[in-house]
Amino acid sequence: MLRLRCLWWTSCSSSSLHSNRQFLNSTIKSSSSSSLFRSSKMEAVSYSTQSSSSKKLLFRQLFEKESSTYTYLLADASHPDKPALLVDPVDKTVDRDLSLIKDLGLKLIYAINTHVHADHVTGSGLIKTKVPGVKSIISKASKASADLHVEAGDKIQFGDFYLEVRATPGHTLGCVTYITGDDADQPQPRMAFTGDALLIRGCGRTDFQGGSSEQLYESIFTLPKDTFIYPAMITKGSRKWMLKEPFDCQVSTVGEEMLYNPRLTKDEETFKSIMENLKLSYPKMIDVAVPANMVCGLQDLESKAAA
Ligand SMILES: N[C@@H](CCC(=O)N[C@@H](CSS)C(=O)NCC(=O)O)C(=O)O
Repeated sequence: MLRLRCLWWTSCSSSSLHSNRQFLNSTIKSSSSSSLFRSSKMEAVSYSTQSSSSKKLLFRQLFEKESSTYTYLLADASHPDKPALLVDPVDKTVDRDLSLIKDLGLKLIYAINTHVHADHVTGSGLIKTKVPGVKSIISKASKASADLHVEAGDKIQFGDFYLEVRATPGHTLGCVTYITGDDADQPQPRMAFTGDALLIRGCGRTDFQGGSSEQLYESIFTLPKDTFIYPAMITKGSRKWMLKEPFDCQVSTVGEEMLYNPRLTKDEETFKSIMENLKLSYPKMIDVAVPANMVCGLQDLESKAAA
């Protein structure tokens, strides 16, 4: 079951979702059948899509200040079980995330990681101790342990929606991007959870954990252009137009990044040279985070759960 190319939690229905949303330069325009709302209390920005057939994707962008990490909550809110997943949860904000999930009446089924993060500890281990039955997910290529390992082409089903796995290595070994499905009954435009591979006006560094500038450049350019990107972290490049962090929804498209990202508008050789000369400091948490994330946050859990 675990090695199925499609991870089925619940059966699919043939109902279709027709989003009436219009997307222009990463702006979400509300229409009568969709809504955009913000909750500063939860440090989240959210929207949902709803069609005449009442299929509804629930979405939240949640922020963790210390590591500047974004966690994403997705759920099939129109499914009777309201199955939900978290992409890149952080250990420090697990209680907030679970409280939101409880308030919304969702059933968390997956805690998904885009890669072995170096700047924070994943929340997937802690979530597993608090919500029995939740499965942690990471790529097989990351060589980290988890309940489920995914590879390019795999599909992660939650209700009538799914995420497709794309290999986007280069920031670290085994980085993947999770993209919503491209079938007619899936949200349009597609949404990509890029981890640290493709950031808004930036990209992940490539100087440790099996990083490769060449691989990163090539893998980013495989992503479909009209897809929204939701990165795992905020960068200097995208901070500059936030009104008041962290409450502005941070989103771009692959195509917009091809046009305006100061690293990706360059040819591959120039890109490699930029990446070699970033002169970034060693991440403060790396010596704690990487070993913990190699076991998907399943270290030291008794003390954390009791805290
Ligand atoms: N200050 C942070 C580390 C910042 C950093 O290096 N971020 C990484 C992703 S987490 S390893 C990165 O790829 N940055 C890209 C960039 O261009 O900044 C800390 O000490 O935690």
